[in-house]
Amino acid sequence: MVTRAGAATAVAGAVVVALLSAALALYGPPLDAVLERAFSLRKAHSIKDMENTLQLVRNIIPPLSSTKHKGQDGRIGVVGGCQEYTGAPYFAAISALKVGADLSHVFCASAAAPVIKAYSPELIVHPVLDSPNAVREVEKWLPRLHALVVGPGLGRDDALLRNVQGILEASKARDIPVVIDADGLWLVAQQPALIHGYRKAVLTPNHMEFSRLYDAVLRGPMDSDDSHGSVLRLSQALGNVTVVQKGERDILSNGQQVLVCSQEGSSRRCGGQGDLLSGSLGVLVHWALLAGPEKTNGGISDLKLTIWGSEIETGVKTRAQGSCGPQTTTPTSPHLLLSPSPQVQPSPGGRVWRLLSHQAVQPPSLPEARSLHHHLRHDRRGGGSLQQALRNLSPRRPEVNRHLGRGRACV
Ligand SMILES: NC(=O)C1=CN([C@@H]2O[C@H](COP(=O)(O)OP(=O)(O)OC[C@H]3O[C@@H](n4cnc5c(N)ncnc54)[C@H](OP(=O)(O)O)[C@@H]3O)[C@@H](O)[C@H]2O)[C@@H](O)CC1
Ligand SMILES: Nc1ncnc2c1ncn2[C@@H]1O[C@H](COP(=O)(O)OP(=O)(O)OP(=O)(O)O)[C@@H](O)[C@H]1O
Ligand SMILES: [Mg+2]
Repeated sequence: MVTRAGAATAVAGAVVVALLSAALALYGPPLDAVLERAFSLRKAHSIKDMENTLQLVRNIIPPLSSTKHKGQDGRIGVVGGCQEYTGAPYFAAISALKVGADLSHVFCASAAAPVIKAYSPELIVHPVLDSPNAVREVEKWLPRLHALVVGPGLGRDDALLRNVQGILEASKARDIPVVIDADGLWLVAQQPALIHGYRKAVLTPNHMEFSRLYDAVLRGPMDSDDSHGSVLRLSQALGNVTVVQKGERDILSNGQQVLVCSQEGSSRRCGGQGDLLSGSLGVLVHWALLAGPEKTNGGISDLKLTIWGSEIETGVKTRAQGSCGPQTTTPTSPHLLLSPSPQVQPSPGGRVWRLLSHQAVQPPSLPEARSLHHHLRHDRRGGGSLQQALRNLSPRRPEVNRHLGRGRACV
């Protein structure tokens, strides 16, 4: 059971809250108000928008069933955690569980292990990252993992970074999707070849990490007047890996297309919000790849669009191309951001719902979140039991309602 304090800090529930609030909005007018208040949207999304959007997300959420066994719906590994930083790997790993993974592992330095273990019994913590056989120790687990999140709280110790380099090599050899964040990006800036062309890599730099990476890879400062082009160019220079530049507007590119998410999130700028994102993304990337294009009307990009919630900018003015126009290319290989499938035309300027809200709100405790998540997965028709589940929850957790109403962070 996640302690109250743990739940308070582990605001990964924001993703569950975001998913549920969107779902709630589909189930009847009284809930619109909750949604509108909760996410302080400049304009309430049309129910239709969200229905389409949410349906795409629902399509990738693996249905709960009594025939499944433990771990089948997601086993995520977080590589990070050192003497200084123990919170970041915790935030990332607990986010993966709250979004819906079955198991969450943390591979960290020995000094960080007892601390992270103390945060939550839910996490399987391996104190191996600073051991001489670190790569072999982690490699033993790779066949059991569906995705890795590399970097939260990693720090910049050379020996650790060398071990992580070996872990990334071993993960690529097994075609495991990797989300690379924080000091994992420090490593990539030192050795871009490490992930060059690996289409199952998603990089999630913040403002600072992006400019460092851009400088290291493109040998020069980024053009702050052309943020879309900068993200596109960095992705192309890294062999079309998916790059997500986090910021007031999240800008995503796979080197062919640029997506922008300007949906309002939490106005707090506290430590850990990027960690929540990377952990959540670890699960969702696995589910998206598992679901495949047939579950997302033919294009994973629609799904990425959905998961991330963004509007497609139909053209990107870049120096290289000197033009602005729809970037429609036939996807050459399965990678995370496919161009929109022909039958699903992007609605220029049409905003789709960001389900990965960064609202740090007091989430329900883990079991409660799980049961709510259960309803989301099961409740494909009416929201009755989902609403009931939420109502059951809120009297015990008035703060959930309050924060839903205010969309405020409480970290
Ligand atoms: N509880 C834990 O264990 C946590 C651990 N964490 C771990 O910490 C490690 C380092 O991560 P990080 O993000 O603190 O360092 P980094 O990104 O190099 O920034 C350094 C400097 O860049 C600047 N700067 C940053 N953003 C900016 C912006 N938007 N716009 C402009 N400037 C900006 C800013 O400089 P300043 O404001 O001081 O001028 C900042 O001081 C990493 O492993 C991570 O996982 C964190 O996840 C948090 C929770
Ligand atoms: N200036 C901003 N205004 C609004 N939202 C922002 C802003 N900056 C970042 N965000 C949102 O917060 C999320 C986390 O971004 P942030 O820059 O805090 O990551 P980070 O620095 O890696 O966090 P962490 O402290 O976990 O390492 C982003 O996905 C983005 O949507
Ligand atoms: Mg970060």
